[in-house]
Amino acid sequence: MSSLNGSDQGSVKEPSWILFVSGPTGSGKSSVAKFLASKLGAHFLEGDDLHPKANIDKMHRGEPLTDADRQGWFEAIDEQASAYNRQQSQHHHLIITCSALKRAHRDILREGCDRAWYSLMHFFFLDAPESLLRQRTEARQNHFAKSNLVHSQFEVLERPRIDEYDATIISVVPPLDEVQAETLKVATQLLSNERAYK
Ligand SMILES: Nc1ncnc2c1ncn2[C@@H]1O[C@H](COP(=O)(O)OP(=O)(O)O)[C@@H](O)[C@H]1O
Ligand SMILES: O=C(O)[C@H](O)[C@@H](O)[C@H](O)[C@H](O)COP(=O)(O)O
Repeated sequence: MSSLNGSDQGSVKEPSWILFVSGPTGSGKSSVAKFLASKLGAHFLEGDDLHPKANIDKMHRGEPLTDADRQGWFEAIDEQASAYNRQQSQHHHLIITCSALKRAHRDILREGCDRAWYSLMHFFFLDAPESLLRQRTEARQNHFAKSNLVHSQFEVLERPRIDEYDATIISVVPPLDEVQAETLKVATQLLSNERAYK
């Protein structure tokens, strides 16, 4: 991604970055992303809030989404991310939750962030065995996504591979506070490296 960053009018803006917290349902995306946003002074966007109602209804029934279902969701995320970087707000760093289960999903998000001129984008992919996420989603209260979605998500899951330089896999087997601390450590390192190149 380019290190240049400009508004539509061509004026120079401070570099802005975007972090995606990704992974299957129940992997801890919301818990980790909110923590990162509070520690890093970034804006938090809950990707689940951008689903069309039909998707929410479908997941509530325990039916997996297809890529066609996800298309409108990715477009809404892309639109929000682009709009956010056009704003001249003081804090224009963004942290978004989005499952981004497949390489093709991450590529769609990458293209959007490139077009929006984010100076840095990164994926944190939260990973754990299917059985553990099944337990955690069974224990979770008041969430539209039911635990029977976990298996279907693991069936299509494509973990980031070695050539996806902008992705870090984080094991979420340890307790939440350890996962949050580990993710913050990696994010802080990443952002300080970026500043060093400016
Ligand atoms: N590392 C962890 N250890 C134990 N429980 C966790 C951990 N991460 C998340 N949880 C719990 O698992 C459930 C799912 O977390 P959540 O953040 O809602 O996941 P997601 O946003 O990926 O669906 C919540 O009840 C949360 O408190
Ligand atoms: O098929 C998908 O890409 C996922 O189902 C994705 O839509 C997300 O996982 C849901 O929004 C469930 O919400 P949580 O991941 O927050 O449980």
